[in-house]
Amino acid sequence: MTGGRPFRAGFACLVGRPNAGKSTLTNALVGQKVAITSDRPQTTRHTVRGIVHRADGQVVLVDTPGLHRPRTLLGERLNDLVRGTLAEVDVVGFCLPADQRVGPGDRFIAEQLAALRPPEGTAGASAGAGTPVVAVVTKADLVGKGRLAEHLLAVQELGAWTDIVPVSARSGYQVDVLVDVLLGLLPEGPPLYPEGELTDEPEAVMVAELVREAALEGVRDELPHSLAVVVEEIVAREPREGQAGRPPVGPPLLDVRVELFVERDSQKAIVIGKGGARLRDVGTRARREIEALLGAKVFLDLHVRVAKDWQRDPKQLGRLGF
Ligand SMILES: Nc1nc2c(ncn2[C@@H]2O[C@H](COP(=O)(O)OP(=O)(O)OP(=O)(O)O)[C@@H](O)[C@H]2O)c(=O)[nH]1
Repeated sequence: MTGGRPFRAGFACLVGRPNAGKSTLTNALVGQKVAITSDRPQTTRHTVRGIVHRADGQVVLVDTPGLHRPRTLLGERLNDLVRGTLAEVDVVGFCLPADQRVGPGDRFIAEQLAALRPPEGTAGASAGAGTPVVAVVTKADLVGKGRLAEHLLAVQELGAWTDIVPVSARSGYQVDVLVDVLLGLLPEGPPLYPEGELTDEPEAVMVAELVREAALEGVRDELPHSLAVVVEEIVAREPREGQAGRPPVGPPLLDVRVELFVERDSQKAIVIGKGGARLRDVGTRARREIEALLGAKVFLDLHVRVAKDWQRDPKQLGRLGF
């Protein structure tokens, strides 16, 4: 109990169409880079959890890939993943960017979310059962007050939300308010994770996301969804011997071996670049981020392979971790 308020803890999930600002908001809520942001849709392939620790509660955030209409097998799997996640969480935050009008993509998600509620007139419905959904109007910093008010009205008409909260992950506007609202909808109970833990995502997945982000930089139009990244291994190198029997010197060094899978030879050429220049560049940028993440010096070994039509092949999807 803090100030008479019971401690609350539970799972929250942010959904929204691609580019709605879910990953950026997750980072703002958690206060550290855990999910990967990009200017392009559908970069969040994995469910990444961030944990918000507060004196009066704990929100375990599950950041899902954008809900979208299935087009390829990969799309279907993502949607299954999303629906499975939604059914398991205590509260859903539905992100709708303020700088874009409510569109068909938002309506599609609103329908999916409505399906989480028990049908009208049933005992469950009257008892308020079902997963509460908070409409989160993201990127509020990008629009003026008038436009924001208009957008809030449009969002209100879109569905039966437990609450509507405008936020800006960029400026920090109302991020705390959103935490308050989410916390209020969680069950009373002890913390689910020890304090200080920000994410339980295996390091390898985060490393893969960093490499994927670096590899897509500047070539997203050519390789939108045709790039999968697998971390083959992360191993510590033997520390260098200290001189004359003194303890080993220098920071720890990790060998990180990563495979990038594309679908066609032409895409492989794009990733590698002329004389391997682009891949070296990708490696340098990714390595810096990985070193920051793992707190160690990293030797990053990148390999590019062609796995034909991996998006449509269940066996390949399994191998690539989907
Ligand atoms: N100005 C502004 N830009 C934002 C804000 N939040 C996110 N963005 C930008 O919007 C773009 C998309 O943000 P993401 O967080 O990657 O969106 P997402 O919903 O996770 O996207 P997917 O991974 O495709 O599902 C990025 O370029 C962000 O920098 C915000 O509060 N203000």
